[in-house]
Amino acid sequence: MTIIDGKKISSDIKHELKTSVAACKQQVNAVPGLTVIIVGEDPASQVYVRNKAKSCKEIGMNSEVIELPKEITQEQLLSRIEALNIDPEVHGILVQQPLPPHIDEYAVTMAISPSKDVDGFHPENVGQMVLGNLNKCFLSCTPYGILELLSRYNIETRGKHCVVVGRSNIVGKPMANLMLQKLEATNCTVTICHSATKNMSELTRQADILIVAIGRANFITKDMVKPGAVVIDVGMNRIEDASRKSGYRLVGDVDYNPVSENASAITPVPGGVGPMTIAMLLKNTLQSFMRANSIEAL
Ligand SMILES: Nc1nc(=O)c2c([nH]1)NC[C@@H]1CN(c3ccc(C(=O)N[C@@H](CCC(=O)O)C(=O)O)cc3)C=[N+]21
Ligand SMILES: [Mg+2]
Repeated sequence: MTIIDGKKISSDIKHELKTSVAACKQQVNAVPGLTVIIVGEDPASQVYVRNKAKSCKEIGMNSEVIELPKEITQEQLLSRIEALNIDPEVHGILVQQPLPPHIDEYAVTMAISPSKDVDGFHPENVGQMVLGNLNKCFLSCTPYGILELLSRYNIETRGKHCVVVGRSNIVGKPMANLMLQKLEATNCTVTICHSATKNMSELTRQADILIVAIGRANFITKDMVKPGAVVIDVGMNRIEDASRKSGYRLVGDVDYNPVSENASAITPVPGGVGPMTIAMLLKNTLQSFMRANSIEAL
């Protein structure tokens, strides 16, 4: 049984990116810049945002975090985004979700220039991805990170049955679409399960590759997993744990210990998919910079 080490792979990717950023600097005397906007004071969001900024620094990219009060109007937020859209030093814009209820997340996504949408949430990027024009879009960071894990662990995907559990716009839908593209790390037969799916375990038990992003702690139990399956756990659920200093611990959507007895490979939580999301965000930001500066290769 292989534990898929997302922390290690993300660190490898960050080292590769650091070299690329230095090469960019050599070529055009500038480095990529990522701006993250956070609205309000959700503590979990602040941790992610700080991790993103720290990772940028590590690889020599510029990063800016804009913290806005939760009372900000949608109009004010959109005008901040418009300023970033035309700022030549900004190559990636990420507005941390969730946003307060009075702000329409769709309107925010639409306001970000597709060429700086390093989350890959804008319909132009989603559409190009679905069409298979992967060199013309930004891939959503979590699905992209999962492709990297599959590829760097040499997991065979061609013709395999991939079952995706979850249909969010951020993970499930793009993930399922990517897994059926004609790529080295994809080319699967794909099934999508969600909250209205009947007899879900009958379907998950057919998965050679099971990707779970449903947001419910320990949802996938051992009886739902075929022996030998590859299990990718996107879940990140905080559950109370009095024995921890923080008062909580992080668990995935997969009941890890029992399921790992069936799996041939599995991602842990934490240390699996999460760190890959950040690595791919940085990779997208570099990609944006290269397009903006007409750099073909490094
Ligand atoms: N516009 C937008 N884009 C996002 O990509 C986005 C977002 N909004 N809102 C919130 C979610 C969540 N997210 C995470 C990324 C990395 C970890 C991560 O690095 N997790 C580590 C450690 C986490 C911990 O210890 O708390 C791990 O799984 O090992 C977690 C969560 C990005 N998100
Ligand atoms: Mg993302």
